[in-house]
Formats: sequence, structure tokens, C-alpha cells
Amino acid sequence: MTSLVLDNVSALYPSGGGVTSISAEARGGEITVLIGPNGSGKSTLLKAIAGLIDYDGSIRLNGVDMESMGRRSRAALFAVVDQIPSMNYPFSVTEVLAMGRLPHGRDEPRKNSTLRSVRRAATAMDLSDLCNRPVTELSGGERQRVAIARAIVQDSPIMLMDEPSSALDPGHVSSLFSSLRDMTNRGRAVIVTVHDVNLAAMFADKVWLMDEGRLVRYGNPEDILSRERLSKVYGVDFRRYDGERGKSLWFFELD
Ligand SMILES: Nc1ncnc2c1ncn2[C@@H]1O[C@H](COP(=O)(O)OP(=O)(O)OP(=O)(O)O)[C@@H](O)[C@H]1O
Repeated sequence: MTSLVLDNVSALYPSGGGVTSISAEARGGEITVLIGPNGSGKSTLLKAIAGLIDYDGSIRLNGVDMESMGRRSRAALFAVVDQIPSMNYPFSVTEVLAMGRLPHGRDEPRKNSTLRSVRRAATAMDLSDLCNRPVTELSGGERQRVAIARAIVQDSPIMLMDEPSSALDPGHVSSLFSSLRDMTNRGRAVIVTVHDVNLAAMFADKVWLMDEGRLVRYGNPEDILSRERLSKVYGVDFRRYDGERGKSLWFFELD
């Protein structure tokens, strides 16, 4: 089973922001949800894991240091969904989804197996009616669903998703997390950032709580999400509500 181990990882920008001394493990078969206030270092940490920025410390996949891998093999290991997916060229939705296979080889997008994956991912993210539309003409939420579906088509051992639900309505948030669960059921490791604490409470197998560039705690949602901790980190008074499905839900009142 996939094991991604971060050992004392630091990635600091010249301005001083970034992340410091992060040690944690993300496993295949689990949805790991990163939460924390704006600027707490979630995106920076995902970028370090994906090898998109320099860092100190080590990140090992199944015992192998990621630094020892070539760019190409590293790109095939991670499917990345950016916080603001850039889609500047008028490729059709189908074409963009098929491009998800490019890290696995130049001929991959043209394969029949890719076409089947594209159809499945399009159905999962409710894009079937948009397949021939240029991505440049889609709404923000539709583009975000395209970026998620492209990552599903890439089907890499590790999925890194930066706020993939930020532009989605509740129905599509539900589809997103069903798709993430499908991936973990097939052994993939999913690491996803969200701002909605309740998504972490409902869907996370593990929660990493970040604050000021550090990992405050990580573990099971029931152990990590507490009124005291959330209120301290976010600076608002959180209250717990016992949801009907046996999960705790969280809300706060505005002053
Ligand atoms: N390219 C950059 N150059 C310099 N500083 C940066 C850069 N990107 C982020 N930072 C700083 O690093 C810190 C962490 O930023 P990061 O984007 O990782 O936070 P985040 O938790 O993802 O925030 P948000 O929830 O707002 O997306 C912040 O203080 C931010 O200002």
C-alpha cells in the first residue's frame, strides 16, 4: 500500500512565509484532508510534495526519496488539481480530460482505454453534456470539475487537490467526495485541502491541521477536530452539533 512520508519538511519563501518542520504520513486507501486558515501553508505543502518548489527535509514514497526520482517519473506519480485551474486554450472538455494521461506517455491520450476513462470521469463529475464545449467557455465550477475529472483520468497513486470544492455547489461537492472515495478504495492516496471544516469531519480518514506554516496536529478527525482547537486556530467560536450519521458537525456564529 502506498506510503508517503514527510520528514521535517520546510519550504520557505524569501518573504518568510511557507511551511516549517512538517513530519507526517499519508497512506494509500485514505483521504487526508488539510485544513487551516488562509496563509497557513496548505498550498505550499502540496507544492512541495508535488516537487513544484524546493524544500528541505525529505519526502519518501514507499521508502524512496522523491529527490532521487526524475521529473518525468515524479510527474506520473502525482495528479495535481490547482487551487485556480488555468485553462487558457479552447480545447474541448474531452481533449483536456484525455491530456490527463500525458504524464504516462505521449501516445496515452489517443488510446481507447483513455477514451473509456474519459467517459467514466466525465460521468462522475457530471460533464457528459459539456464534452464538446471549449473549456474557455465554461463557468468557474464547471472548469473546476474538468480539472478534477482530468486528475481522475490521470489515475496516479497520489492525488493532490488544492481546494477542489471551492467553486462547487453541494451536489457536486458530494460527487467529488464520492469520486475521491472510489480512488482510495482502489488504493490511491488522496490529499486534499478544504476550508469547510465539515467536509473534513464528514469525509476525512486523516486530518492535518495547519497554522502559521506548521502542522499543529494530525490524526483521525474525531481526535483532531475539537471546539477548543478549531476556535483557537480560526479565531472564531466553533460549536459542535451531533449529525444524524454519527459524525460531528461544526458551525460558528458571527459576532
Ligand atoms: N509565491 C509566493 N511567494 C512568497 N510568499 C508566498 C508565496 N506563496 C505563498 N506565500 C506565503 O506563504 C504563506 C503560506 O501560503 P499558502 O498559499 O501555502 O497558504 P494556504 O494555507 O494555502 O492559504 P489559503 O487558504 O489562503 O489558500 C503565506 O504567508 C503566503 O503569503
